[in-house]
Amino acid sequence: MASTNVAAESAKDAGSAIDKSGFQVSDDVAIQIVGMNKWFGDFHVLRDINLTVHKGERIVICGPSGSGKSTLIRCINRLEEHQAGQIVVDGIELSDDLKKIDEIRREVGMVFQHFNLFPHLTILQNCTLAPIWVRKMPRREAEEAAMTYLERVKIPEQANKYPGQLSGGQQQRVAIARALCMNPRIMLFDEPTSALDPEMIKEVLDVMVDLAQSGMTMICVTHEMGFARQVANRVIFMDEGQIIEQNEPEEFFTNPKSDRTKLFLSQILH
Ligand SMILES: Nc1ncnc2c1ncn2[C@@H]1O[C@H](COP(=O)(O)OP(=O)(O)OP(=O)(O)O)[C@@H](O)[C@H]1O
Repeated sequence: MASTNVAAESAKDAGSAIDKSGFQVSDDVAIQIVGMNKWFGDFHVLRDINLTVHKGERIVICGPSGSGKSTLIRCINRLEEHQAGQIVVDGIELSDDLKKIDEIRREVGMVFQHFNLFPHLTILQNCTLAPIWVRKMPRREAEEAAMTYLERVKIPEQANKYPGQLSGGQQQRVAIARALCMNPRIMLFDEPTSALDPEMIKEVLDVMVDLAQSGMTMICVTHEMGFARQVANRVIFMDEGQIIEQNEPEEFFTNPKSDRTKLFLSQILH
């Protein structure tokens, strides 16, 4: 990985912290990405990504299919590896260091399009698995915490059922509760509603709105532009592996600057 210290050179914030790598980030920054590039073989999937996410920000990423949205957020918790530039999450620079990757995964919760629940475990067991085995939390404590989060996503009565007995919307709410059980500082959502029947989308979005209102730092890849208008403080448009445009929602939707953004919005907004 390239080790140019662009951010350290450019960081001007008083009160900023320098992590072990010498990468300098302000205390109120949750994620800092500087000059990040990624390739799949010869395919240059992410091109010179620069992005600063402040604590408590709620960011929606949109863009055409294949533009690199999922790959970008998967790089943030190291499900994908970047090859150039720097990513700092909660003061930890992502590198090949497995200990750091573990740390990041504890700080960053992720919710996927296809729930990814373990079918042979109950809902409660799905929620307590990582807290018990990764966080080494006592079982009783993990179960109490899990029940609190299942209540928060309005599904405590399903705790002893198996995923296959739940609707898609219910399973996705469990997936959100499961991620929250690790007490993450940042939540990533990768098209959490796109595999759901229309009548189930709202119940999942309601949970995400509630989470946003609680002050959680969130990055959501979604085509739910109503959600973006309601809770995002910034909307990012990506195309062909680049961040083309970003702005606060009102300005983004009413006054897009780039022709590519205009075309995309004209296709998805009726
Ligand atoms: N593991 C992989 N190996 C090779 N190419 C990949 C891999 N994962 C993704 N890609 C390619 O990288 C590009 C970006 O994919 P990505 O899933 O990040 O896009 P996206 O914007 O999230 O798309 P969608 O909205 O359809 O989910 C696509 O062309 C995809 O085919």
